[in-house]
Amino acid sequence: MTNLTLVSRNRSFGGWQFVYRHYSAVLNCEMNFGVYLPPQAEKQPCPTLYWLSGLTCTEQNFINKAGSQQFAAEYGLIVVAPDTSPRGCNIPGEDDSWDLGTGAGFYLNATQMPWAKHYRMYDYVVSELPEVISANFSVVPGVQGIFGHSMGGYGAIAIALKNPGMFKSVSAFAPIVNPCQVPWGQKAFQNYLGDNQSDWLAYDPIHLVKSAQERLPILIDQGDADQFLGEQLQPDVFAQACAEVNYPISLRKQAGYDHSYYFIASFMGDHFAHHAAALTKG
Ligand SMILES: N[C@@H](CCC(=O)N[C@@H](CSC=O)C(=O)NCC(=O)O)C(=O)O
Repeated sequence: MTNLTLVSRNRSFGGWQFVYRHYSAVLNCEMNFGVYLPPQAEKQPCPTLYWLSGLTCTEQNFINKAGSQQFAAEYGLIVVAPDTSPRGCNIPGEDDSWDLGTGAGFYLNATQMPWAKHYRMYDYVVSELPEVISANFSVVPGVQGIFGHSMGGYGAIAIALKNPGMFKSVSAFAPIVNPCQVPWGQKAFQNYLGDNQSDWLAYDPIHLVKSAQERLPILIDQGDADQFLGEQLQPDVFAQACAEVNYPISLRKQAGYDHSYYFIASFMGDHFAHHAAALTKG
């Protein structure tokens, strides 16, 4: 185990839920991540599924609330859940609001001061973390999926669209799929990327899907009682953009569900089935 410090480990569904800490050279700080190893990992390499959490989360929200371990054990998937931002970097204003700075890294590479030295969650998720995982755990090389919630659902979709061939499956719960037009996205992009809105398009799923290089089917679950649906999420706008370019998307509206992990846990099994169909076939 190179360069990883064990924070916690708990037996779960015949496997182990671990939390590790490591120094991230990309983010210039210490980072935690959760990694669940299913029982199958004791005998053979397993595919990997990356989870990206939403605003205000650490690695703990997902591993404690989503109920993922039972499905990871059923399908034999390693599940990796990073933190959502650098922490404790002494950046002015990093803790001033819950939707910018700490807990709100937005899975992009910031170009603006004072964020640019640390806020590079895109490179962390796309490059550094997968290298750490493959160096320390027995993964099937190149067989990985990605999913997430809200800010993390946006991150999963944007990262999959920007990296054709890297993932075999993608899905999201209540993703922020129209970030250039909604307050959460505009605040993050303006602060991290600057005032030039053409620079924002590099992370905009609506823009990215129009030039997508592959047709990886996207599963999205969205609660119709989600308090953020109209103002911050706008999945119908993304579905329309997908329809215009014949991009395969399954947008499921779930009656009565809100934005919480009660919603996420309710459909976690469906998302694992979606990913396992692509990651464990053959
Ligand atoms: N503090 C906010 C609500 C913050 C919130 O709902 N965060 C979501 C993600 S929102 C989009 O990225 C979340 O996952 N929270 C963690 C949890 O365990 O529920 C407010 O007061 O409105």
